[in-house]
Amino acid sequence: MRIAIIGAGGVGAVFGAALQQAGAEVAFVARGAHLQALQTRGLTIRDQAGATLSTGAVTAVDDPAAIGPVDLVILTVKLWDLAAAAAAIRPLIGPATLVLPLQNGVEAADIIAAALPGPEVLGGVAYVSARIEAPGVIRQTGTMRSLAFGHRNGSAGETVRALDALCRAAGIKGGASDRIEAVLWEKLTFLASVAGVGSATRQPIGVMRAVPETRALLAAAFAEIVAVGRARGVALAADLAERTMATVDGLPEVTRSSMQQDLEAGGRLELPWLSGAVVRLGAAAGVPTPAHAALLGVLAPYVEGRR
Ligand SMILES: NC(=O)C1=CN([C@@H]2O[C@H](COP(=O)(O)OP(=O)(O)OC[C@H]3O[C@@H](n4cnc5c(N)ncnc54)[C@H](OP(=O)(O)O)[C@@H]3O)[C@@H](O)[C@H]2O)C=CC1
Ligand SMILES: CC(C)(CO)C(=O)C(=O)O
Repeated sequence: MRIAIIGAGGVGAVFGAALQQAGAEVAFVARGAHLQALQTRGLTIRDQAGATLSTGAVTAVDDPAAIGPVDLVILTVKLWDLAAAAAAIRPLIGPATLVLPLQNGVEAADIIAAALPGPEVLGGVAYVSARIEAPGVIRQTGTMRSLAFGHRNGSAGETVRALDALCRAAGIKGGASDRIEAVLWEKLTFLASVAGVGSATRQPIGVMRAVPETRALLAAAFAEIVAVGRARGVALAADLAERTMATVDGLPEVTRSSMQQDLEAGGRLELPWLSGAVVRLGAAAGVPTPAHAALLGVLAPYVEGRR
């Protein structure tokens, strides 16, 4: 399978390198010093178990036209770069090319479809904790590597099945899903809440879940997202908020979301597509979202980076 990965950061590099090792023909679209490092030295991925993967030279370009049509385009830029990146992938699109976004939130597919009408956009969810440590070097926290992807109407297709097989060969957990819309909302329930409460308190998950008042805020934040999703017709389990708290209780106490790490590093925040989306989509569905509105208000001053 020919795959183009747009944005070789934490998510794009970890999954792109794994898919390449499993036999896919992978080309990365990158920029700046990171692109130069990929072209000269390839990717080095260090995980917390002490394992280091060095890919050697990889195909990496700054212009998608240098790659030509592929079977699958995986978009792994941050949400603020997504519309521009999507508009630039036209040269990668052939008659059967599928596009797979792996951004957090539930709006990536719609952002891409608006920027690039035409190709079918799948739903996709990534579970990994990874960031660029230096040009060409990725640091993964923990060892979790899991993907969920599928046609948004729940159907199965040849490219999705082939990607599922590649994931299994690559040791990536998860795989094809016939309920990807619900999986996206399940992750939003966890992520927007943990990212919002963690960023507002500047505390890791171990503290958030142990302090009763903060735990209550987390529980309220989960419940709001479940209510918004269900009001929009997404098939979410009635006990999803409780199950999400059980997930939180099972995670290492030092866990922090990528948004909280971005905040602590003085970087931009994906807040508009996390708590921001919960408030926006809640208002459209007539569902009150006071917890996320408060998190949005507290964090909005930092959305463009350091203050
Ligand atoms: N990191 C994580 O652990 C997880 C992240 N996610 C989600 O995945 C998405 C990606 O996050 P993450 O991997 O952390 O992001 P990163 O910032 O690590 O990587 C994005 C990369 O894409 C590059 N980029 C942006 N636009 C373009 C473009 N037009 N052409 C080429 N390269 C481009 C960026 O370059 P530059 O630095 O120059 O901007 C950067 O190198 C986010 O939506 C995030 O929420 C989901 C699960 C886990
Ligand atoms: C929670 C985690 C690490 C799971 O993939 C994530 O998506 C994020 O922090 O953005």
